[in-house]
Amino acid sequence: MIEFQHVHKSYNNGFIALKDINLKIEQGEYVAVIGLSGAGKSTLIRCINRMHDITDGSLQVNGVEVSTLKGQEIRTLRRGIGMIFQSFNLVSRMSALKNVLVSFVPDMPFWRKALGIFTKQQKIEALEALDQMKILDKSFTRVDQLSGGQQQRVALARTLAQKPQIILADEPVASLDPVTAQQVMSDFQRINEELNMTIIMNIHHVELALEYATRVIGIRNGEIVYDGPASAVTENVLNHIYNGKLKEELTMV
Ligand SMILES: Nc1ncnc2c1ncn2[C@@H]1O[C@H](COP(=O)(O)OP(=O)(O)OP(=O)(O)O)[C@@H](O)[C@H]1O
Repeated sequence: MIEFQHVHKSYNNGFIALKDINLKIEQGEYVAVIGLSGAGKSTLIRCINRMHDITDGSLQVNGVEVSTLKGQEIRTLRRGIGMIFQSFNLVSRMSALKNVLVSFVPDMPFWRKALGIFTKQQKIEALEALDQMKILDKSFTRVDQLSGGQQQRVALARTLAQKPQIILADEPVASLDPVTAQQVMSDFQRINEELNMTIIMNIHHVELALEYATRVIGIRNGEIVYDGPASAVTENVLNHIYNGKLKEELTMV
């Protein structure tokens, strides 16, 4: 479970990005975080894996207080939390398989790291992750020769190979065409349902958020202004979250 209690976050320049955030997210939820650009969505999800530090309050992941972790403890936290980005963050000149194998590097002894030697078991697990993402046939293709949707699947396979309990996704479909975006959203849904992985996703495409996520968190000016089932989100709720500017927001995506 992820639990925020009275979490505040100010940046070094004094800007207050999160104000009194209180949240409980159970294992296996599929949560979409929506709101205007600059509302605080990225800040919220990046506090969970300590990419950002909170300024006040308590943030726990499976009972562990995240804000007080140090060094190796932060790396251990991050092993259990996969992160997916809009830009895929793959090594473009390497094959899909090698990109997935990269997820094992942090746990390898120095000499294996230095020589780039992966064990048979690691190779099997990497291929299984590619198979799970239905992209096994592209294992030996360089990722810069894959489509955006295929690259995002490789990124998801790399995250799955890490066997996390939680996946944070920061605008994972923002650079994809509408059809591919639907496919990637349903990939997340499959992972969520089949593996009971918690998915927390920032997303500008409101229709996709409502179609695929089960829970929606609406943020406005650093505050949670809606938290409930996707099925209960009405036009009034959206107007409240987007401060009446939903149409402007939609023309930007
Ligand atoms: N390093 C930083 N220093 C100061 N202010 C920051 C920093 N990073 C973000 N902010 C500010 O904090 C606010 C929230 O930013 P955040 O990136 O969380 O918003 P967002 O809702 O994810 O926006 P977008 O949808 O455009 O990605 C914004 O006003 C932003 O300008």
